[in-house]
Amino acid sequence: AKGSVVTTPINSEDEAYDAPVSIGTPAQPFNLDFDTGSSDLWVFSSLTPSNERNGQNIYTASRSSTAKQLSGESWKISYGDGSSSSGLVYSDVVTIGGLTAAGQAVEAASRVSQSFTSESATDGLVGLAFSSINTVSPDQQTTFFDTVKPSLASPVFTADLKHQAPGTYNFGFIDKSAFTGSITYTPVDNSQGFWGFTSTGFQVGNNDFQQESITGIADTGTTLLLLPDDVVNAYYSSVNNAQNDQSAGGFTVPCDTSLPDFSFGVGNNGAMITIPGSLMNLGPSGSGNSCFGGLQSSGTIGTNIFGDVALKAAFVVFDSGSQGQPQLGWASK
Ligand SMILES: CC1CCN(C(=N)N)CC1
Ligand SMILES: CC1CCN(C(=N)N)CC1
Repeated sequence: AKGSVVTTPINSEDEAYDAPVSIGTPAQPFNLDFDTGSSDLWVFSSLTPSNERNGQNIYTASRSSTAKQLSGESWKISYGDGSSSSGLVYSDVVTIGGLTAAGQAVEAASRVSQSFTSESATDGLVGLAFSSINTVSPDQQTTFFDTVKPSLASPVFTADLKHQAPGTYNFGFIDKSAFTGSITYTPVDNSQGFWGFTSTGFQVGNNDFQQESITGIADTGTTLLLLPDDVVNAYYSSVNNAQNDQSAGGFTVPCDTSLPDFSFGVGNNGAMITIPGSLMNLGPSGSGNSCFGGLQSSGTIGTNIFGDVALKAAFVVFDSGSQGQPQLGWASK
């Protein structure tokens, strides 16, 4: 089996990307944030207090003839940005891009934090990291990808995110028309439950390539590219009037400045993914006439994060083991 679904930026800063998902019988429609940095599929629901909702679609299990509550099971998750949600668990039919997962764990929110409430465009998340970090307790559940994997032509999914335009998540196949050149694969370390890999280094504009092992995760659920301070300082020291503005929350640049490209190395064949300078400006910072940089410090997170700013420049293959061990494939487009 194969699946293909269109994913769309939720706002003019490409802060996150939603895709349509159907749950239940008859189908209940949702717009969910596909997140390769977490492993819970959760939705706003009839259990979510009305004062925590803001127009989101809600899942009502009692209206689905195929819904079954997983008795005694619950979930609770918190994200890198301090947001969180929790609730009860059902199994139900979930369809994404023509691909149906029967008996998928659907995590119904009985509470959500403020940043979810205020994000009216997003009805919840589809976690696409490894099932080893799914939060359902006492019986951990599988992600949508793991649930449908046995039916897939190949145990892979791909992410093709775009700047201010619809992109695509495909399941079970690689669309050769979606990228240029060849795909460079690199091993994944999934010991922490993420799509972890090590980049071989970086390049600012047309300067020399800086060889430096940068270990991080490929994360569609994070907006920014979050890298070590030495990399971030090397980039912004090449930009006139860039400044690390704590009131803006990080590095800002003059909005009218053309920015250098930023490239990062993948694999052991010298391949690089190049983020055009234009994608390194995320728009007004909210402080002065400065604009917020797409590259920021990974600081104290504990991992580097190749988020949407990086992924937008690539066609990315999340391969859970078509050749044995999990691997990430990177191609330009
Ligand atoms: C390491 C963190 C990365 C951001 N997260 C995420 N996309 N769900 C949370 C985990
Ligand atoms: C990975 C998730 C981080 C938290 N999010 C949020 N606050 N709206 C959504 C994505």
